[in-house]
This record gives sequence, C-alpha cells and structure tokens, in this order.
Amino acid sequence: MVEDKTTVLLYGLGAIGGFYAFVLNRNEDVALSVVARSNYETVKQNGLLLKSENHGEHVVKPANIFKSCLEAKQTFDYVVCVNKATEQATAVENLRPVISENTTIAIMQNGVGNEEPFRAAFPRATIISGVVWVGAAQPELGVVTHTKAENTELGLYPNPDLDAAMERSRLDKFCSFFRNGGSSYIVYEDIQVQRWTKVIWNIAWNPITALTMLDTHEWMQKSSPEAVPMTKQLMRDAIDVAQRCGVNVDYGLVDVLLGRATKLAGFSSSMATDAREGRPLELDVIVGYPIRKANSFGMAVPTLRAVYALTEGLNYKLKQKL
Ligand SMILES: NC(=O)C1=CN([C@@H]2O[C@H](COP(=O)(O)OP(=O)(O)OC[C@H]3O[C@@H](n4cnc5c(N)ncnc54)[C@H](OP(=O)(O)O)[C@@H]3O)[C@@H](O)[C@H]2O)C=CC1
Ligand SMILES: CC(C)(CO)C(=O)C(=O)O
Repeated sequence: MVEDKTTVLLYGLGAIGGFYAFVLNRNEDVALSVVARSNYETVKQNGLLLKSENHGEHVVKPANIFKSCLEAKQTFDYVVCVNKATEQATAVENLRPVISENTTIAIMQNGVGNEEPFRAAFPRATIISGVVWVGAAQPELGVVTHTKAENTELGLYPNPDLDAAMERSRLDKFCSFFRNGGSSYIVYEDIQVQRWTKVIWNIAWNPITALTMLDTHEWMQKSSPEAVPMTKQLMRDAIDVAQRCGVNVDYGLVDVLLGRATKLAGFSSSMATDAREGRPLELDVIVGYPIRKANSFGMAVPTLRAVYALTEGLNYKLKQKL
C-alpha cells in the first residue's frame, strides 16, 4: 500500500536522475515520483530505459511522473535533487510545494556550497549531501546509459537546530535505498572533504574538456607540454581555497587525482556535453563558489581565476544563443 511506503521525489530525470530512479525503484518500500522535463512524454508513455554496464537493461516505471512540483500536490519524505545546479534559487522556489518540516533533502550534484540556499529556504529540513562518482549519459530522451563507474558518497550537512540522532536515522534510511537497490555507497562523517575533492577534480576536467573539446588523455598526453603542469597548478589553486575554507585536503591530492584520470580511459565531462548541446554550464557551483571564497580571503589563485574567466566567456556565449 502506497500509504505505508516512504515517499521519494526525484527532481530532474536526466542521466544521473535516470540511474538513481532505477536504484530507488528497486526498493519495494519506496513510492517513487519524478519530475521530468524534456523527456516527460516519452517516460510517461514507455518508462525510462536504463542500459547499465553493471546492471544490464531495465525499464524503470516510477509510480508518478510529474511535469512540475506543483502537479504533485503533496509533500515527500525525501526530495532528491539531481537537476543541474545552474539556477539554484529557482530550483529552491520550485521545490517549495513538495517540502514540509519532515522532508529530508538530498543534494546529489557536483559543486560546493550547493546546500546553502536550501538551508536558508528550509531551515527545519535535514540535508544529505551526496557526491556522485557515477558515469551516465542520456543519448536520447528516455534512454540512460551507465558506465561501470558507480559509487555514491553520502553524509549529513548537519542542522544544528535538529536532533542529531534523528538526522542520522534519516541518513541511514537513505543509505538503505542504495543497499536494497544494489548500488555501492560510502558514508562520511565530514562529507565536505569528499565534496571538495570531487570539485577539485571537476574544476580541472570540466572546464578543460568544455573549453578544448578534448578528452582527458588527448589533453594530457597529446595537446602540449603545458597541459599537465597547468592542470596541476589549477588543482593546487583549488586546494589552497579549500584549505582556507577549513577543509582537510592537501597537495598530495593532485597526484592522486591525476593518477586516477591517467588510469581511466580518456573521458569528457557533463560540462563539455552541456557546451556541445548549447546548454548553460554548471559553472557557479564548480568554479564560481570557490572563486567567491578566494575573493573573501583576498587570495590571488591566478590559474583558477583565468580558467573561471575563460569558462564564464564560454557560458556567456551559450546563454546568448538560448
Ligand atoms: N552525468 C554524469 O556522469 C555525472 C553528473 N554529475 C552531476 O549530477 C547532476 C545531474 O547531472 P546529469 O544527470 O548529468 O544532468 P542531465 O542534464 O542529464 O539531467 C539534468 C536533469 O535536470 C533537469 N534540469 C536541468 N536544469 C534544471 C534546472 N535548472 N531546474 C530544474 N531541472 C533542471 C533536466 O531537464 P531537461 O530534461 O529539460 O534537460 C534533466 O532532467 C549534476 O550536478 C552533474 O554535475 C555528477 C557525476 C557524473
Ligand atoms: C563524469 C565526471 C566524473 C567527469 O569529470 C563528472 O563528474 C562530470 O562529468 O561532471
């Protein structure tokens, strides 16, 4: 019976949303609803087809498919944000009708600082911060391809006004969705270290692949001898900012992340896909927030700043064409 189930709303049914829809929908005690935009009609008619290198092919049919949060006419136990973090203020307002005092909001997006507008708008909500190391794409509407990359890092964005044990139990319940859905996850006490680690990765690869339209191997191994030293300096600038924000990361991370990228087959990024498709870039949460932090500390970070200016230029061009 739907009444006994945990109600979950996925906000954004793209590549990652499609993958998480598959994972959540494998939970018998979850009543899954989704808000879909461009793929609404096809998913409503046929469900969503997931083609996963780890899980095989599945058609996912959520209990409810909405065009907007207003259409849902209810609040949810969990609201999972898997939209692109391009217009956070608008997303927060759109989500107001589905969030109550008992809602847990899970923010499963790249970037740092993503939680802040949600805490300001919903001060009584528990916020789970998710770091997504899952590779997925939506090559055609309603069809999501998933690579072998599959790990989700989870932790609380602690709410000082709520009972810590209650927040923990809400996180535990969220983790059970991954366990029962057969997808790997790790819980961290201080998820901000993981969030910044991922953003240091994204600060490098997302703008570089979007600006050059090269994959990581073409960039590092073929483009020019300047590529690797520049990428290292870019990561070091980002690490300097993270450290000033009190996040426990150090320069050793540069070799770890470059080593990880070297071992993988050459890859591109969601930002390069957005640039190719003429969509606005998820730049503010990936580079804009660290730059604002650098400004507040009076830091120079010239390589990070140059990459930000160039990618802002590209973003400006993309927005002009919309
Ligand atoms: N794809 C990947 O491999 C990875 C992605 N991520 C992160 O996961 C998050 C989701 O990315 P991904 O699934 O790739 O993105 P997609 O572009 O594939 O999907 C995003 C979904 O959100 C909707 N959407 C986009 N912008 C907004 C908005 N401003 N308000 C409301 N809905 C919106 C889109 O609608 P529409 O149908 O109209 O496009 C689409 O349904 C991002 O933060 C991304 O950085 C992290 C790791 C890997
Ligand atoms: C897939 C990956 C890890 C590449 O950097 C990513 O996070 C993105 O594309 O935004």
